Amino acid sequence: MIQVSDLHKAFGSVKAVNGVSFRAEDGQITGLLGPNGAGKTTTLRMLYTLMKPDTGQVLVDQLDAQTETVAVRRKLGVLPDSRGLYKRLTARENIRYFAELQDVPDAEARPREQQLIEALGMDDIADRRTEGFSQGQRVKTAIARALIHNPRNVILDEPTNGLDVMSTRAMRKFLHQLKAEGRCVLFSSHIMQEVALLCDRIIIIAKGHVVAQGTPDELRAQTDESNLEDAFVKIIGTDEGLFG
Ligand SMILES: Nc1ncnc2c1ncn2[C@@H]1O[C@H](COP(=O)(O)OP(=O)(O)OP(=O)(O)O)[C@@H](O)[C@H]1O
Repeated sequence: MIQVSDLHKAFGSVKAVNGVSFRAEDGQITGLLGPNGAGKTTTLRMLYTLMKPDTGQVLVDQLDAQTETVAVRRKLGVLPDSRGLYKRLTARENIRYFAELQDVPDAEARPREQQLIEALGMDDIADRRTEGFSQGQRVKTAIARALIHNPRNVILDEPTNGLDVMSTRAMRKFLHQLKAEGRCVLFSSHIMQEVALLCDRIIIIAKGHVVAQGTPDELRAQTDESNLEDAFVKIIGTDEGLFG
């Protein structure tokens, strides 16, 4: 479970994240939805300990990300916004390298590696060097690598960005599988339909603030709109940047 309390982060005069609080529960998919520049990536970077908040607290399975950083990293699988693969290594070697970094014994890592390769439909690319991989192939490799240590909590920054329809569908199915395994899945998107389709809970963020949060039904009720798309537009006050 991930709990975020009153996070703040400024870059000079830009208040990227300005008092963000929410919870992402185990066995649920939580979506962080907001237009470009809303503060999603900055929020996620603070959650996965890449960036220190100016103020506020992040707890991952009750561990404080600022004081128990290494333990928190072990509990997280992260797809960062820059996918950052080692291009001279094959997809499988990228995955194995992360298994080593996470101290996963070979006897555990090998079957898990195979499971992930199958679940993500990567058989045909597993033994190719990642240099020249398409967007979708890079995302799949980066996700497999992020999950090799079997983390309870999974954070994905715009996981379907740049994916075609088939790959997007496969990604949705994969996220549902992670949820069914009882994991806490938190992902960001600026695509309203994406979040509406996938999420149990939605956190809507705009200009560094959480402007609404709840289940799709709760958001509809809060805005008195029967259609989720209309509810989103009402909450954010504009539809700019919200549709894929
Ligand atoms: N390292 C940085 N230095 C300066 N400004 C930054 C930095 N990182 C983010 N910002 C600014 O903070 C704000 C929030 O950016 P962030 O990347 O978190 O938004 P986002 O919701 O992820 O947007 P997108 O959907 O476009 O990726 C933006 O105004 C951005 O320009």
